[in-house]
Amino acid sequence: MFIVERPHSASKRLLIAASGTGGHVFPALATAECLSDVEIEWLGVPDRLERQLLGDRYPLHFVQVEGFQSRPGLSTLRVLYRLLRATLTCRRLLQRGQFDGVLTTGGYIAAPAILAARSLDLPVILHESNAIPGKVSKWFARWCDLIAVGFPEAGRRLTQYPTLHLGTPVRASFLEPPPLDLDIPEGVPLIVVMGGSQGAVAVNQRVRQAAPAWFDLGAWVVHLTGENDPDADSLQHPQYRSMPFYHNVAALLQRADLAISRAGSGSLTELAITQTPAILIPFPYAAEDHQFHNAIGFMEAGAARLFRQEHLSPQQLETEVTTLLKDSTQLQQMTTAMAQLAIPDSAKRLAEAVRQHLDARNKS
Ligand SMILES: CC(=O)N[C@H]1[C@@H](OP(=O)(O)OP(=O)(O)OC[C@H]2O[C@@H](n3ccc(=O)[nH]c3=O)[C@H](O)[C@@H]2O)O[C@H](CO)[C@@H](O)[C@@H]1O
Repeated sequence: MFIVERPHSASKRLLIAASGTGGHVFPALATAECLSDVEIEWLGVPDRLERQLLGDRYPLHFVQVEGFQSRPGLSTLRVLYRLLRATLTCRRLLQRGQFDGVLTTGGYIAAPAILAARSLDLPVILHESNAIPGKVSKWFARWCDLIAVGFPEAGRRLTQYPTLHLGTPVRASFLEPPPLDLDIPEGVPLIVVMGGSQGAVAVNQRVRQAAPAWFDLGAWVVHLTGENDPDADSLQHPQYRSMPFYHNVAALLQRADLAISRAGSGSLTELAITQTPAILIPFPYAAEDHQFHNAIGFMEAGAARLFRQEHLSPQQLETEVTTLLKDSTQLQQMTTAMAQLAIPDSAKRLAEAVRQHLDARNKS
């Protein structure tokens, strides 16, 4: 077998397995940004978001994996077969590339990466960003050297494993946001609508119905609609900007007075870092209702209002936002509460933990 020749003093090599959504890829990317002394390559799944989000920053390898359906059947056999094949591919990749360890942010891609690394006795660090750990995290945690958790609740659900509450890494731009390249006048109240990395059609519909009342109060709305909303262009107003995806969310949230958002772990973490009060509408079909559980801590801290999508009419959303826009004391209290939930150096801390495990391997 061909193996990369490597001088003894060369830098460490890390394989990052992170795929599928912004919520999985961005924290890994943020951690990678803090590991400039480590050679990084990426493991993903064909046709998922990582191709677009990574650009050509890291060599990207692919394996075919998919999730288990809740009912066992023929598809379970196919999933197991693909998992086995992906594990073997990943094992070969780790061996040929002489990697020193693996970092994964969970999801389907984590399974072959963890199994392959374990079979070669390489250290594996898993980052679990949700309050309720995903299936793969729960099943494969036993083979990880460290499980870094974004929310303390996840740590309480994985007590039998070595967990560390480090928060969820955010991209460096969130710590020093670049200027906002959108024509929003200074001083006007700004509402940002964000449905996770893929948008949220049900939230979009409610927002479009409710927004005219907010415009009447002088507010502007920036609406990140996602790619899948057929009516994304149906609302036109001088105080309204909509786009499927925006790369400078850091500057946008920094400028926003209020966000209306799903409750993915990435968005919540960024709302805390940018101290943006929020109305949270968790994705109702998230596995084990994890978005609702992610959001509970934010509601209890007084940083956000939390609504079940099925109980939130456009009229109610309109009233909630209008009331908040008129109550600057309340918004200020929510801003302060958001700030207290932030862990701004999470990426650095996770990078340091990764580095320690890579170093420990070479010493042992
Ligand atoms: C629908 C679903 O199951 N989503 C899950 C998915 O995250 P999903 O990607 O849906 O949502 P997250 O809130 O975790 O992350 C969204 C990320 O996309 C970025 N963004 C969004 C819109 C945009 O225009 N530009 C942009 O950069 C946000 O800044 C954020 O960094 O994985 C997360 C981590 O396991 C989970 O918590 C979410 O529940």
